Amino acid sequence: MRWKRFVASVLYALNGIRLAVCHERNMRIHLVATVAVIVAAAMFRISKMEWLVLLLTIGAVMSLEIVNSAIERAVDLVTDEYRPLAKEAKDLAAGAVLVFAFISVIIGLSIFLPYLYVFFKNSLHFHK
Ligand SMILES: Nc1ncnc2c1ncn2[C@@H]1O[C@H](COP(=O)(O)OP(=O)(O)OP(=O)(O)O)[C@@H](O)[C@H]1O
Repeated sequence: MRWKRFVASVLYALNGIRLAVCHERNMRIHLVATVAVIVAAAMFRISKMEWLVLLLTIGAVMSLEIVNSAIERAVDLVTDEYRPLAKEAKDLAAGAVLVFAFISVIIGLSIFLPYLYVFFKNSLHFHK
């Protein structure tokens, strides 16, 4: 049945997320950073548009990390010997994650720096 195949494919995808969280150190780092960013966003009451940009960024970083892990496994499946093409495939995939991680830092700073500025300015006024 069609819906059974759909449910099975969702379960396989969830297993992929579980694998990434359980076996990939970088994925766990992303998760911790995500929790910190969501707590900060809720504290500062960022705007709806900022939430959307933030969620898009978080989703993109995590998705890229999962694809990177998939490429690493596919390469390891093909060879466990040193191969220049294997190195290129893994380095390219890691490069894709790094590009977006760098962009996400810029996005995070652009969203949070103005709030941090106001927060510290107000707390300085409060202590005067
Ligand atoms: N079969 C291979 N042939 C050539 N170079 C490889 C091969 N496997 C890995 N490498 C090189 O070693 C690096 C580290 O590979 P590894 O498989 O440990 O993944 P990783 O980048 O450390 O990922 P993670 O930290 O998420 O496990 C790769 O980025 C690549 O440059």
